[in-house]
Amino acid sequence: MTAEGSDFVVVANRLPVDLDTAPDGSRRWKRSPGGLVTALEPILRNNNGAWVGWPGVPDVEVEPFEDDGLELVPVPLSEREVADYYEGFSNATLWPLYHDVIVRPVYDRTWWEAYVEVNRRFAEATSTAAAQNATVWIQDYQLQLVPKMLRMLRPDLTIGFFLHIPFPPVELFMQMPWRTEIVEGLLGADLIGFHLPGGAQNFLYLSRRLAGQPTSRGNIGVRSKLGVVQVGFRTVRVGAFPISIDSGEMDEKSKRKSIRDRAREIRAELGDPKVIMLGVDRLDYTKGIDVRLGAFHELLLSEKVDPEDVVMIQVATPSRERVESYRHMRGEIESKVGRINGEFGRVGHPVVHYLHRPIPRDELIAYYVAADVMLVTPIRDGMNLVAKEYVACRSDLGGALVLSEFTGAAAELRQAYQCNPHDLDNVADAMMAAIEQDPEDGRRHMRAMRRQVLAHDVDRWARSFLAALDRTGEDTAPTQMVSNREIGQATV
Ligand SMILES: Nc1ncnc2c1ncn2[C@@H]1O[C@H](COP(=O)(O)OP(=O)(O)O)[C@@H](O)[C@H]1O
Ligand SMILES: O=P(O)(O)OC[C@H]1O[C@H](O[C@H]2O[C@H](CO)[C@@H](O)[C@H](O)[C@H]2O)[C@H](O)[C@@H](O)[C@@H]1O
Repeated sequence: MTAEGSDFVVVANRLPVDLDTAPDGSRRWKRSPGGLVTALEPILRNNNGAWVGWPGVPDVEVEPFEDDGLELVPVPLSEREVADYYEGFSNATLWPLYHDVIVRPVYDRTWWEAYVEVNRRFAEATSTAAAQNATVWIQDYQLQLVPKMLRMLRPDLTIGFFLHIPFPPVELFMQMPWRTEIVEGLLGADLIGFHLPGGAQNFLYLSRRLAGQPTSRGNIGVRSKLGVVQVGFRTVRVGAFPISIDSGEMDEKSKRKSIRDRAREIRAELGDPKVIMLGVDRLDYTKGIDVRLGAFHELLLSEKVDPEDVVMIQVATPSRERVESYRHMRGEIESKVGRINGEFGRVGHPVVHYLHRPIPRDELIAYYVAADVMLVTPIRDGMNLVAKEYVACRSDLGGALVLSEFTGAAAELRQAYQCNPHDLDNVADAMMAAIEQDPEDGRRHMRAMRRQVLAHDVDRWARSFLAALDRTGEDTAPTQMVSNREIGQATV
């Protein structure tokens, strides 16, 4: 960043580095390179870029610094703010509300006040970091008020916003006591991106209904046909940009001899079963880990699968562990694993292998290569990158993907064994179909899914969003607009 500021600024709840405390108490920055960093790093470097975010631990005041050519701007959060803004409003209010109210959202005024305060701090830090006429890209549900706050501070900026989780339908969103503030907060952006056209369409409707702004008619496309909200003289664009992974890199790594050898070793360690089923998730109630365990249990009870032939591995990263609903769910899942192993395991031969920790990237790729059936069964998920990672790792065209219809990925991976996670029989049937798939059919399905994932990688996602953002200044709103008055005041 120069003294005049950066020309391209990414704003996200977390920095791409976490402040890690070693056993001796010393602290160092640890890189957590997710897909987003990988995709944006070249753009950040080429554009004198900066990344604004929280360092991942409370009560840390650090000046902006450079890390491996990236300008990092830490936003401090106190212990109280982590509890109220991050664990509270972000993850016990917005997260369940936006994921179909799987657990009941908590609406707490103190949490909302912390959310407003922290969003203001992010807006101020971004305003300081951005050069005149810079482009700013704000990420996700933790920061929905930043677009409006930032526009008030810096009307010269071009502002994009991307929501990584689903945007709910009106019937659910109307629960939110601060619903108008959130819609108006987002409308501070020039372009608002969602994974799917459905989320974008929900947002258009709510902009009309809650902010009283006229919007375009007609359907929104994928990476095409943007919707429009007219906010006074400003035109806000709304679009669908499904995120992806660095598929080329995963494909390349999965072909390495060391990974292939490790995959064989994993199978041998499991006692050379006929079928390995795999689940890889953050330990989150949206992911439907209980659903796949329940379906597997039924298949074992009905003797459709033999515990001598089929094993399941569930790798679950600890997540948001201080939030009550997460604690509760962990207990339920672990007791279900214990029950299945108690009923069907033998000494030295459990049927479900459960790891409650993150695993290194190369090891994860070896698991994908080893797995005959990948289980992705969320009740609701914005995208689900795990499904795409599995497909990217199967250059051998082996394996089968069981995929919930309620993930964003289901819209692109049509050849998966899709299932309804609310219907246990349907999930069990999809698992059986995957276990028993004809190898030639399997190869055909995998080839088609790989074509999709390799052609649409995270770089294409970032470029398509930023190209659309770049064009926002060019044209005016279409004439075919619809206002709240025309649709009447619908009830929830
Ligand atoms: N136990 C684990 N060990 C290592 N990486 C994991 C683990 N669980 C999930 N991941 C990684 O985290 C990411 C999860 O992304 P996604 O499926 O979109 O869900 P979410 O972002 O909601 O957690 C993937 O890149 C996946 O490889
Ligand atoms: O930061 P955490 O609270 O530890 O949570 C991790 C991230 O989880 C969410 O991921 C979502 O984004 C993925 C990529 O777009 C998408 O595939 C997935 O369906 C979503 O659940 C969250 O949105 C991120 O902000 C969190 O950092």
